[in-house]
Order: sequence, then C-alpha cells, then structure tokens
Amino acid sequence: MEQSPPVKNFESLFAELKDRAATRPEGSGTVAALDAGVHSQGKKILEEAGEVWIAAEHETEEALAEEISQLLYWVQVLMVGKGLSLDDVYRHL
Ligand SMILES: N=c1c2ncn([C@@H]3O[C@H](COP(=O)(O)OP(=O)(O)OP(=O)(O)O)[C@@H](O)[C@H]3O)c2ncn1[C@@H]1O[C@H](COP(=O)(O)O)[C@@H](O)[C@H]1O
Repeated sequence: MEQSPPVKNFESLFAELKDRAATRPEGSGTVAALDAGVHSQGKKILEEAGEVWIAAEHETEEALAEEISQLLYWVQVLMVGKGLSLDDVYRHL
C-alpha cells in the first residue's frame, strides 16, 4: 500500500511552533515547554537524543523514526525559545 505524504514537515512544524509562541493557545504543550525555559528544553533534547540512540540499536525503524521526530520537535522548541530562525541554522549546513 502506498503511504500518503506527511501532513507536516520540518518547516511547517517550525511555523506551527512559532505561531504557538505568538498566540499562546490554552493547553499547548509547546507554550508550557517554552515557559519551562532553556534548561528544561536542553534536558529534554538530551533525553530524546538518548532515546534515538537506544531505538537505533534495539528497536524497529518505525520506533526510531518516532524518536527522531520527537528530537526534532524539541530542537525546534529550543530554537523558537532562543529566537533562532531556520535560516540561522541552514546557513551552517
Ligand atoms: N511534534 C510534536 C511533539 N513531539 C514530541 N512532543 C512532546 O515531547 C514529549 C515526548 O516525550 P516522551 O518521549 O518522554 O513521551 P511521554 O512519556 O509521552 O512524555 P513525557 O512523560 O516526557 O512528558 C511529549 O511530551 C510530547 O508532547 C511533541 N509535542 C507536540 N508536537 C507537535 O507540535 C505541535 C504543537 O503542539 P502543541 O503545542 O501541544 O499544540 C503539534 O503539531 C504537535 O503535534
């Protein structure tokens, strides 16, 4: 069966998180994560990176893909919190 294209990608998620930061909707986990600050965000990035490593060594490709998506999310939260744009990062690629 053919897989449908993802409804989100790196750019669209980043735009969504920036919108959350600007509009601060009730119940947003991203707003809570931003309010928790860079120390908490950094810990989450390390935790998710560890889960990526473990999944790569011991789990399925699907589990690994999910862990990587969470790591990307937390990196984006940190970026939004620090006021970095995607281009700020892309120009180092
Ligand atoms: N892509 C994500 C995403 N990936 C990871 N996470 C959060 O990252 C954490 C993952 O942690 P774990 O792996 O430890 O899983 P867990 O055990 O369920 O969670 P914790 O006990 O650690 O809180 C969870 O708290 C998730 O809510 C995400 N939270 C939100 N998004 C997307 O971000 C957008 C904005 O979300 P809201 O701000 O919540 O509206 C939406 O498109 C969401 O789908």
